[in-house]
Amino acid sequence: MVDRANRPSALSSTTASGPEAQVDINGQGGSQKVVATLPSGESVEVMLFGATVTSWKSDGGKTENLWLSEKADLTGGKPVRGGVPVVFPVFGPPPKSGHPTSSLPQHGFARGSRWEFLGKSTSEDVASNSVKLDFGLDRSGLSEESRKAWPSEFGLVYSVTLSKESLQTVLTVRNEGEESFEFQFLLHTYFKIKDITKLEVTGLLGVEYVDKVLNASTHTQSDNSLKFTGEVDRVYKSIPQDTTSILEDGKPRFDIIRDNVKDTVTWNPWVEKAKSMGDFSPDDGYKNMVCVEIGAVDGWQKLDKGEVWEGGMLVKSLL
Ligand SMILES: O=P(O)(O)OC[C@H]1O[C@@H](O)[C@H](O)[C@@H](O)[C@@H]1O
Repeated sequence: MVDRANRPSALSSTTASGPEAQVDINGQGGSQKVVATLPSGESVEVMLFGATVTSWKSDGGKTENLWLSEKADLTGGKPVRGGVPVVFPVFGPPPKSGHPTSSLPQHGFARGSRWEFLGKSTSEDVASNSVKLDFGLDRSGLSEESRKAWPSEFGLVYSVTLSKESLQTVLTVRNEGEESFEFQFLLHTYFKIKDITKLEVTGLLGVEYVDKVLNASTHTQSDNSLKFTGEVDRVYKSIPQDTTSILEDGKPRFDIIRDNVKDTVTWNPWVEKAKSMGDFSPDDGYKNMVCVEIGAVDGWQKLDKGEVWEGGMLVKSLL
C-alpha cells in the first residue's frame, strides 16, 4: 500500500522556506494545462481536458517517461492518445444494456471532460521536494450528453503529486446524490520505452487474466514475465501483490505500485491496430510504448449516499 503523505483534502498552499516548485497555467481554451517544475528540474504537465497528464520528466528533467502520440489531439477535441487518460465511470465498451453506464462512450466521460484546477500544495518539508496538483470534476462539468447518459451526482478530486523520482496519481470519488451508484476506474498510462521487443512486465505471476485478443477467454499468467511479440490486450484481475514492474533489457525501468486497486490492464496495439488508429503516430510508435493501466475494472465499486472511495498509483522511474 502506498503511503499518501499529501492527501487530496489538503488543498491550500503551505509556505516553506527554500526553493519551491514552480506552477504555471499555460495555453488557452481546450489546450490549457498546468505545468509544475521542481527546483531540481523534474516536471509534470496536466491538461485540464481530461485531467490528462501529458508529460512527466524525471532525472532532473532529462527523461520523458510518458509516450504521447504525434497526432494526439491536444485541443480538447477528443481524448488524448498518450500520457495518462483517466478512465471513469466505465472501462472499455460499457455493458450493452441494463447498466446505468450503458449509454456512455468507451472508457467513460472523465477523459473527455474539462476538469477544474483546484490548486497546488507543496510539501512542508522542502527536502522531500514535491508538489501536489488537484483537479476536480462533478456533474456540472459534464456535457449535456454525458449528464443525460449518467444520472448520478458525484464529485471527483484527482491529485497528481510530482516528486524527484516518482509520480503519484490518486482519484477520490464521492457520492453526492441520494442514490447509490457503481463505477469502474482506470489510469490508462502510456509508458515511453526504448524497444517493445526487449520489454518485460513482472509481478503478475499466477494471476488470472481476460485476454481480449483471444475472444475474452480467461487464462492464468504462468510465465514469470509478460513479453510482447504481437498485440497484447489483457485484463489482470485481483492481483495479490501491490507492485507491477516494467523491465527494459532485463533492467528495472518502472515500478508501478497500486493503491487500493487490484486490477491491471496491459496493452500494446502492435502493427495493424496501431495503423488503424487515426490519432496513433508514428505508425511504428507501438515499438516505443506500453500501456500498463492500474485500476478497479473487475466488477463494480459501489458507493452509497455520502460515501467516498479513493484509489490510484505511485510510479517510480528507475534510471
Ligand atoms: O482507443 P481507446 O478507447 O483509447 O482504447 C485503447 C485501448 O485501451 C485499453 O485499455 C483496452 O484494453 C483496449 O481494448 C483498447 O483498445
